Amino acid sequence: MAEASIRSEKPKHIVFKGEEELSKSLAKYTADLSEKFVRERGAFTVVLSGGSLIESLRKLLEAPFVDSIEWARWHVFWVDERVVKKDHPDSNYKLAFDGFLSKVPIPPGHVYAINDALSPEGAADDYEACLRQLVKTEVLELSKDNGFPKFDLMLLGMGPDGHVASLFPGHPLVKENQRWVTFIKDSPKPPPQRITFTFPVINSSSYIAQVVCGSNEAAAVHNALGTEKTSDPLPAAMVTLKDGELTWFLDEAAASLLQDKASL
Ligand SMILES: O=C(O)[C@H](O)[C@@H](O)[C@H](O)[C@H](O)COP(=O)(O)O
Repeated sequence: MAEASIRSEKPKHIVFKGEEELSKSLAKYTADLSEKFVRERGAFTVVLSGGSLIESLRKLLEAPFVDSIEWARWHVFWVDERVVKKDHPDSNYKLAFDGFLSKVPIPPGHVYAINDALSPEGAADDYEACLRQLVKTEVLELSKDNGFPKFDLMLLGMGPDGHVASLFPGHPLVKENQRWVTFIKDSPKPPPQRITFTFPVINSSSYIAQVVCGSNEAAAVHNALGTEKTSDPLPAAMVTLKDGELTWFLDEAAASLLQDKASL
């Protein structure tokens, strides 16, 4: 098992007056990265979360982005998914489909949803096999550093307890360092059964936007953006890119306990 990696300096964070300003900036950030990766390698691999993130992507559905983005080049994944049917109200796929994916022309074959007929173990294996196949077809790149898949952009949320994906504080899964995709059956946030990317995959990304709004998350933001060394960091503090760029997108409420909280 890997030691928890602890960053030595504060990651970049941007504070917005409100969620509206944040969502406009997040749309431009995502559209610019889409343009860059499509130009450089003809594809853009984007990883979504559940929760409030999907609502914060709504500006991508508006001009100028909706018409300028090359949606046909997008490949969409989930950093974590609840093990429920795809039409269940708890499904992260359903959340993203209803609020975002159904409104843009991404080819259905480029949207990599969980196999909802399988157990958590089976669904995690199946998702990992899907990723390995996409490496073979060169949709997905591997990190030259560690051989884990390297996604172009991960759009992450964070819970009030500092969890990211379905990697929860104090849970052994935060130390998983072999698997690409694993499962959890005792998630403290319901529903209990989920699959999730592991930290080596998250931390191999080219870009991560860590998107957090609201005062419920302020204490965890303060904790995660601190540089104090601790033997038991919050999962959000374990998101750290050696060969990539991590940016926290915060609204004023989420940033309220930070000293450096000048907003845009
Ligand atoms: O399945 C899930 O629960 C989500 O994928 C989860 O990982 C989410 O990103 C965080 O819990 C933050 O959720 P909020 O943005 O709603 O706080």
